[in-house]
Amino acid sequence: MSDEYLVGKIQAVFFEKPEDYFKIMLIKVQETSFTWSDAEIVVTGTFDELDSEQNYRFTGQLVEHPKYGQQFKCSHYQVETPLDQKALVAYFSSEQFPGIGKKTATKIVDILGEQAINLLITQPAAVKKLPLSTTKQKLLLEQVQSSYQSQEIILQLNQLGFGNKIALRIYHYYHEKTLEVLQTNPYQLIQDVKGIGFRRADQLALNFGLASDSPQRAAAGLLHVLSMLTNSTGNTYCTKADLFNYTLKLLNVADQVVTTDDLEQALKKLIAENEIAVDQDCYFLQKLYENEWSIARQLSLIETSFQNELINQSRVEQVFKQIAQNSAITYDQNQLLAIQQGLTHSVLLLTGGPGTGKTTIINGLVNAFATLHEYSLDPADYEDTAFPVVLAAPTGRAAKHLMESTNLPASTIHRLLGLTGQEEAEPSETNEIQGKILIVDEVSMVDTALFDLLLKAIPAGMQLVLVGDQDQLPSVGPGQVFHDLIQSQAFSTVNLEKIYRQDQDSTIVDLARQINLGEVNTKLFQNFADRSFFDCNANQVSHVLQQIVVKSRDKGFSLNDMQILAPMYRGPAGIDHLNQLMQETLNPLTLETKSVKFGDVQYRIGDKVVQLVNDVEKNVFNGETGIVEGITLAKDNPDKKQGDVLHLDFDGRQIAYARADLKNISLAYCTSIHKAQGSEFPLVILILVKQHARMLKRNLLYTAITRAKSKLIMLGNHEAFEQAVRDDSSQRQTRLLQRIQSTFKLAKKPLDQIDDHDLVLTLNKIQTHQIDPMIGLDGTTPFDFMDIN
Ligand SMILES: Nc1ncnc2c1ncn2[C@@H]1O[C@H](COP(=O)(O)OP(=O)(O)OP(=O)(O)O)[C@@H](O)[C@H]1O
Repeated sequence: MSDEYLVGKIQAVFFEKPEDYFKIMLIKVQETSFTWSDAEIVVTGTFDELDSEQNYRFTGQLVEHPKYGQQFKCSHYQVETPLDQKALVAYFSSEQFPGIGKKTATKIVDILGEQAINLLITQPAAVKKLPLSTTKQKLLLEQVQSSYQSQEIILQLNQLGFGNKIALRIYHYYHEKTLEVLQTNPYQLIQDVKGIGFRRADQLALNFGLASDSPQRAAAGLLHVLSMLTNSTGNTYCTKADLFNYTLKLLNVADQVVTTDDLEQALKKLIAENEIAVDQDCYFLQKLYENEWSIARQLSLIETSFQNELINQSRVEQVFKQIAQNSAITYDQNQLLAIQQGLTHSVLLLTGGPGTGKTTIINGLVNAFATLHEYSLDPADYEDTAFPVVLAAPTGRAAKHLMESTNLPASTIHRLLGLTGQEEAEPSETNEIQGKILIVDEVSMVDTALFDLLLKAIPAGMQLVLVGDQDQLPSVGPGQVFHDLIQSQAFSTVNLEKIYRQDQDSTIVDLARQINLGEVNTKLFQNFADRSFFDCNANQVSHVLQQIVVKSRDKGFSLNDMQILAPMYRGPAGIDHLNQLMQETLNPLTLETKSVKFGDVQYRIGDKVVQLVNDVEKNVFNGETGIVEGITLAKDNPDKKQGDVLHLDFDGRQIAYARADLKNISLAYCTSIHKAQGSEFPLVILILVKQHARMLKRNLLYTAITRAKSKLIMLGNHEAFEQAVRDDSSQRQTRLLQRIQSTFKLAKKPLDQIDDHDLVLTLNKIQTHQIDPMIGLDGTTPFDFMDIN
């Protein structure tokens, strides 16, 4: 059957499924190749964002829908090119071309003729004939090209299997060079276009007939493996043996086409092109390598730019005594030390387990800092100037906790830096932070890349206090920044050890301490008033868990009060299965239940959900949990573009999630331990079974149980819990410690004691990355120390 077409404008979008671009639209008919007597027609298919002002030509078939009658099923579409003089004038004077009125549009058509559009695409220089400013000429060309030239290329990308969204991204990156890049080096797409991974690019390359042992393929394989390894292990580098082994496995699926020699050649080139950095047997993605050096350098700059001599030491003593005397709390020695060091040092690292007083000390320090410098702590006094105390945390929940416990403004690190968390590429610069002291809580969750960005945003002279629990899980992204900073011994560090708990009967903190010491004994499995253990295997977990949650609910624990935690997603004791089970148990489907299906999940009113990414616009951040309070189905929604809408409650904030937003949430009856970092719950139910073996590490167990504020229920195998207590092998491989040590060693040495070897070694590492090596050595150049001949 040959294709039919119709031309028309969009009247309404009845339904859309943004995840695969599917739309059902009502089109006002202008012209058809088939018999059609109505003024409108329903068109279905996959479409990108369409312009309601624009005429489109839809190509496809007229089909009979069993329920809705005749519809047009569109296979491809394009902007309808205006061909006669009148239509062309209307086109050039439309809203698409701001600043061009009817008069100018007529001139354009007079000069370029009825082939104006074609001419502008095929011979862009023709634009110079027009009596327009260069800016307007440029705008006109861009608009015409993006409307017409792009269609042709996008159509070809569609035929290669790319969805419209990715096809548009590819086109917007390469423009008219798109097809050339695809044919000569499709691997380039991996780096340039978000959403294209090695497998997709490799498939394209093979389709275009590129050799399996081509240098581009070897290079792309190495970069892919290095990125996968660092992201999956959390290490910032890997060894050459690992890099080569995994890359050979990736590239030689069927035959042994790629050799170690090929990889050696490709690696050499990647190092020369600054894609991979090497230090002894450590191979880094260039970005991470630079992040580590940059962190060391920024910290050194913070240290050297801090003018300690401006702090009046006797006044510090005075304030200090005043704070100690007037406080409702009698601070212990370590706590007092933390406040004192926070006042007088450029950088303070404050670590401690749950209940050791970290929040208390943040409060004490903020007050002491304000008293010492005579700052008001009323934000209303700072209409024209920046508030001196900047509080931040990596998650929304931790930021909220900070705000509530200090009664001062606090934000996520992303918001502080003006990031959305969904940037296409990692930004190299951000907003500069304004203020006098920056206090960051839950620092163990901050990864190498984000920490580097944060430090780059700190102005000279600002003091920095980093607060966290060094025994918790490290960040999701590569690195273990807080751990490395503490290990470096380059900064003033206070470890709060004494536990203060209002509830004297709590045994959870004792348990955390026991786990941290690696003690495995029967106490782990004993039952106490605030914790209990249920011995069961993976297949028994569902049954036991159902009983526990029902009892807990009957005892008054709300969905927000109790949180089930597990380390992995798959299997009978995995997060996915437990979420389904808990939904059936705690929020079963009834005849009246409204629900919205998205992927494998049928969301219902009353469900507990978790946000999966940072969304600055909605002010909801990765890891925040909410409850579905209402549902507006698409058929009842006057705004057809939104489709179904879920109304979520995040701790008292009501936020609407249209269909397009649902990819950013999932059920949250059970979440991963990583997702729960930075949050605490009255009741934690923790599941560890032997099948989770790969994940069972001490810091994972420690992080999980310290999420419990008052009650802890553990279920699973004894062996699984014991393995977790014993396995302290979770240390990540990074070079941040060495970077800090060598940078600081150089900065602190008196000039006459710096030997060439030291300097050359450090400079070699730093110089290549435009990092100023003259930390603390103002007025001198590296060459002053080098005997260059
Ligand atoms: N020196 C002290 N004397 C008496 N009580 C204290 C002292 N320090 C802290 N506390 C109390 O101990 C409890 C826990 O303190 P805080 O919340 O500051 O600890 P934290 O380390 O931030 O804990 P978490 O990580 O669990 O939030 C609070 O009720 C606090 O008032």
